[in-house]
Amino acid sequence: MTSQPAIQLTDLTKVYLTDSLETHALQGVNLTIEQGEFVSISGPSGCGKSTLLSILGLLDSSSSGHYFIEGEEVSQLDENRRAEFRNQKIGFVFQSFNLIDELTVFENVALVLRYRELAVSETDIRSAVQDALKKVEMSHRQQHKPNQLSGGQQQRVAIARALVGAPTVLLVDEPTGNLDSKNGDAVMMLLRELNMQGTTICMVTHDPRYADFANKQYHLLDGKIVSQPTLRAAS
Ligand SMILES: Nc1ncnc2c1ncn2[C@@H]1O[C@H](COP(=O)(O)OP(=O)(O)OP(=O)(O)O)[C@@H](O)[C@H]1O
Repeated sequence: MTSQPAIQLTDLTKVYLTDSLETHALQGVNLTIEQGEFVSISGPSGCGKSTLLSILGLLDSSSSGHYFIEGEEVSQLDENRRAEFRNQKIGFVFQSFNLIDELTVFENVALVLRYRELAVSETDIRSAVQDALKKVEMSHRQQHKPNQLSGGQQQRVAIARALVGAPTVLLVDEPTGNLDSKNGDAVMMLLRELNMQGTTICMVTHDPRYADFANKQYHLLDGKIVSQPTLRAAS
């Protein structure tokens, strides 16, 4: 870990061009996420949340501005370096879990490490996967397939997969969208617990109730972060 912010965006813009139409999805976003923070970004449909998350996750590039991960500029990386950074620095948690049905829980979580540029030994993979599954209390389901688990359990495995590579930041996209409120709350409590253990989290949600779990809440409107973040009172 370095003393640099986990993530820093300066004057970031994204313009989509379709036929003759320009959509200014992000219009000069400035955002700093310090190591160890739990940040939420919320806003109405179409305000640019998914666009921002795709750029933060190095799945898409910005039109202008700068993006730094731990002080290193990543806006201009070529596709290979970008994939490498994505694998090492970013953990994704999606609304739809995105687990691979044919693989066991263990293999779903291990996959991130198997894709590492520098090979990770089988012993290290086993130990990292077991640690990650322990953190989300899913050690007892290692040999199950995703379709043998409840939605809440699948999301916990997805969180283990996001954690296993010790990323700089977890990017979390509407993590409770496919869960009932009981399982949704449990997933949010787990994220808060992981944050208290040191994991940096950036979560995008349209649900103000869940945004409240974050320590710092940003609001996005028409592609801009509006006003100062709301801080959660200590609980
Ligand atoms: N691939 C694309 N091509 C053209 N315009 C796009 C594209 N993706 C998004 N947009 C436009 O950019 C703007 C921001 O979209 P984005 O999906 O980031 O919003 P959002 O806040 O995630 O919305 P929602 O909550 O409904 O998912 C919208 O006006 C959208 O129509």
